Amino acid sequence: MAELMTTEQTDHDAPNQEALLLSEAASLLSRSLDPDTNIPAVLRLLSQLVGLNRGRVVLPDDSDDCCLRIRYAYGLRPEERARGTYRLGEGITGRVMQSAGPCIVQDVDSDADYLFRAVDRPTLPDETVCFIAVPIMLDGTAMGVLGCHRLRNRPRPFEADIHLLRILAAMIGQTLRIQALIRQHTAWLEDRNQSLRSALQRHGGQHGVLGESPMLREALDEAIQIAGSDATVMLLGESGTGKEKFARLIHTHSGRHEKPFICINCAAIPAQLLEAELFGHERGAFTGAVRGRAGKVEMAQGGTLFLDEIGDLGLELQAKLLRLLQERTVQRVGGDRDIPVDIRVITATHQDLQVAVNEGRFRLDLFYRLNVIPLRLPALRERTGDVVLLARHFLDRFNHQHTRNLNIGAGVLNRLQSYPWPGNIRQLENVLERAVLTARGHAISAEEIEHILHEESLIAERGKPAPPDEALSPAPLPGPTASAAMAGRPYQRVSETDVDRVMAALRQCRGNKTEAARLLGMSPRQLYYRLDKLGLRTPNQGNWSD
Ligand SMILES: Nc1ncnc2c1ncn2[C@@H]1O[C@H](COP(=O)(O)OP(=O)(O)OP(=O)(O)O)[C@@H](O)[C@H]1O
Repeated sequence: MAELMTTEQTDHDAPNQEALLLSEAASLLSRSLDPDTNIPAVLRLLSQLVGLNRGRVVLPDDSDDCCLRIRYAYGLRPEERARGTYRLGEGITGRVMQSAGPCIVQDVDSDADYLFRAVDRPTLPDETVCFIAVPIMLDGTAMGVLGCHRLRNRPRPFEADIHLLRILAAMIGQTLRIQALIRQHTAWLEDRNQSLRSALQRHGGQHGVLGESPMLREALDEAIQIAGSDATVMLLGESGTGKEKFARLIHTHSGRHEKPFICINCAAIPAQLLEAELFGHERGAFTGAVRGRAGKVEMAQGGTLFLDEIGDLGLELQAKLLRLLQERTVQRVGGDRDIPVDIRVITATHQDLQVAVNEGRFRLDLFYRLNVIPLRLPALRERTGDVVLLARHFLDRFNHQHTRNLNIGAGVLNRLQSYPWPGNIRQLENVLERAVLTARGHAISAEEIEHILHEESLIAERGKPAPPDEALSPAPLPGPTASAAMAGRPYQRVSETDVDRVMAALRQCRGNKTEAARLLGMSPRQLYYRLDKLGLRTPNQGNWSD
């Protein structure tokens, strides 16, 4: 900072000092937004550069607008600051605040309105002392007062002081305004944070499982209750009802929560690869096995193994899984070592495994072992009220993710509630994401939702098997019918030789993986997994739309 002039110096270069004061004050106020630091620093400059001493900024009390208090000061002792309180209209400060006009007291000793409230007379110099006060204006009204003392015998005209103080008051006013806006906004954010946090807690969001419907709450309570035991759980429910989410919830509420949660989708991996994926392999077990590798079972050591779509596990692997559950050991493919494992198993299926058992596709002994605690998750259409809650949640998420700020237009929530949601929460999630990405106005309109839902039903239609008289037309891709999906059997296993079909589906859906997955009778997660396993998801294909 430039060299400071003391009050003893002559005032012949006063304009320079004023210019210096204003530029230093502007730089101080723009450097920091903290008024506790920068306003006293400006008041210090005021004293040191132009001899306007004991500057103070007086503002209304936080709890009482009619009571003014010295909030920032320079050259006042703490007890003097504490004494500086004024009612509106009281003394010079109170009058300036009330009238919103400046005031000059030529001699504090002879003006009856000057109260000596903050500073006692003996503290001031023996010479004639003046007091000058200007309002701090905001939007045409006084929001505070800037006041200071000066010696009357200084050669500077009072108008020059008033002019200078008015400029500084405006600058201080802006700082206080910004500070108030920040405080207001921070309080608003804290408030919103708090209400979101408690809404999340109310809606079970602390587990990431949203929903208030009685059926969901029941399933949630049951899941938390059984989480503590080590019992094997079988999650039953249509695709997209949140089975994996529940499996994670059970894991995080169990004593194993600090250990791994390993998830494998038995339908997404070709049978030939699944064994090694699950149980690992030894070096040289098959072509390409250049080194030994632990399978998912070993990776879950100490934690939880989640076997999704367990109904799609072939009979051979069922036998191996049964052995794992009975003996708590695993043998890698191509090995003969028994590796002890300590895992909890959770399975999930959308199939009726009883039927699979009756048809000889699933071992009864394994079924009993896995079905120790069955937990059924409700379909979205059974969860009254949850569609709205989830739709708002997904809207928030995708607005944030895609940097948009869309609302929900009239009629949209009603339409979403009346839709049957064969693909459950995952489908609702996809529909909301598409709506956020494609909406043209400030709100997602009912027409836009209708259009997306119409496309959804076309996808289900396209997936229907061709009727006999269309046998010669191009074969449709395997996939769910709307009613089949509704009945909870939307996915089919895809064999290793289906690379062409996967590619054809992706082409047909113009790279939209969500649509392609549905066409193929899989969940998007299964398709991703499968593309990875088949080496079809390369980085330059990563921009296929979802
Ligand atoms: N209660 C919920 N609250 C919020 N999001 C949820 C809830 N349940 C599921 N989801 C979301 O829905 C999608 C599908 O959930 P999840 O994968 O757990 O279902 P799933 O039943 O395992 O499906 P699939 O049978 O196809 O494997 C996920 O994106 C998940 O985050």
